[in-house]
Amino acid sequence: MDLRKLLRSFCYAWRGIIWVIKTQQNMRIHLIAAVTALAMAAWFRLGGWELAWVVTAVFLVLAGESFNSAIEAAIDRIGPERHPLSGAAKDAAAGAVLLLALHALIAGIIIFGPRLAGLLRSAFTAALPDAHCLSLV
Ligand SMILES: Nc1ncnc2c1ncn2[C@@H]1O[C@H](COP(=O)(O)OP(=O)(O)OP(=O)(O)O)[C@@H](O)[C@H]1O
Repeated sequence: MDLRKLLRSFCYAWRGIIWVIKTQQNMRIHLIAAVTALAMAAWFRLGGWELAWVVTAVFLVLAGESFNSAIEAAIDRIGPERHPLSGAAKDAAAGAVLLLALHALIAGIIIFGPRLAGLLRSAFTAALPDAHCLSLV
């Protein structure tokens, strides 16, 4: 096994990730969302399948955005002229990221939704001791 070649491949991959972060605003937004989701996972002490779902959703979105940027760059490299197929390829790549982001949103709602609701409920009842009456309404 050529260890230097393997190391070089990691360097290229890392350089690619840095390039996407530097050039793509959407990637930076995804990164903020990813850090938030992982911080919430730590805060709620998620484990097992729930943690696996959150981590998977986060990395799928980041990888999807990276692929999207690669497709955009390759199409822009072909030339500045507009072509329906170039447009369709960019739209399809953007659509893939949207689908992955929707998946992450749905997973987030399923996993964090009940916990956030519980947190809000206890904060509400702590602030207003008689607030439990509202749940009877
Ligand atoms: N060469 C092209 N030929 C035809 N349509 C294109 C072409 N380039 C872009 N488009 C259309 O314009 C849309 C936006 O393209 P653009 O390259 O600006 O991507 P973007 O999502 O705004 O990303 P970024 O701002 O990072 O470049 C594409 O989704 C596509 O519909």
